[in-house]
Amino acid sequence: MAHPLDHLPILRMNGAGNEILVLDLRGSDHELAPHEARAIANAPGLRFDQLMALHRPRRPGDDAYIRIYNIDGSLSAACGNGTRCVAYALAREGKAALRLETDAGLIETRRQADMVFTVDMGRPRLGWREIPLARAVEDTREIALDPPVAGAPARFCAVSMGNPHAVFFVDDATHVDLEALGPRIERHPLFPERANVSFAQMLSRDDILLRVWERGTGATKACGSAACATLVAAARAGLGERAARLRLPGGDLHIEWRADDHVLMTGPVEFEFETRLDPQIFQGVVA
Ligand SMILES: N[C@@H](CCC[C@H](N)C(=O)O)C(=O)O
Repeated sequence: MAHPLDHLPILRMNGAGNEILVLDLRGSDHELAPHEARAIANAPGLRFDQLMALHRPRRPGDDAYIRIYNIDGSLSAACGNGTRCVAYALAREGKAALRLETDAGLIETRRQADMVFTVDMGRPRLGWREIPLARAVEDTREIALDPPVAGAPARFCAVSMGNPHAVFFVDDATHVDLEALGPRIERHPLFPERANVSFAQMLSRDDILLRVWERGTGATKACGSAACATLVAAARAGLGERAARLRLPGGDLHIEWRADDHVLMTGPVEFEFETRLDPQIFQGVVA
């Protein structure tokens, strides 16, 4: 039997090394289920960090509504690198500036150069309920990781960019054991919706080395929303400026926390290939 996703167009891209699929669902009313996202991730050549499902706009004036999936099928309300890839996909249709609806609100993008895009990621959310944390915390700039995780710094800063981030400032981000600490902090009882986990090393006040363990995906070469959260955390903690270069394993992002409270992320995208979903992907796939 035919599946509603059979033969739909899909772009394989990366944003600073973050592996992204852009699935065009604008011609369909189908909403991707978590098990279908996982089936696509298992298809040859289609493994992704995030899948950006592009839907027809639901409000006048918007260009699209996007839903964002991690490799485990879970949904996120924000994905900075994936949003730049969506901006590229729609730039091919002649749109240099976009209004995109996400589950975290309106996101605007602008093309800066052929393969460089800026995303207005909106305002950071800094209250414990918005992040969310499991218990009341007066000052989200410095939170005790309680109960402690062996090998992890004792304190972190929490920021939501539409998705939850825990940022740890360390002296040496390169040698942090991400595979050991990441999953334990991601699922720490302090985070009722789990968390993206960042280890940041201040190289100077406007130059930050960053490694990220992503909720629902694992270690990635770059995470745009984590870069934004880290810049905000550094500025709030008095460690850094409101504009900085964030160095990630897959490339650099430039982040600015503007006076109007919006966080702007600028970075590169790469187009890898375009294909259509093979009907075999969904044969025998069950929820
Ligand atoms: N890679 C993304 C973040 C994707 C979502 C994240 N894993 C979550 O579940 O919150 C980015 O570039 O922001």
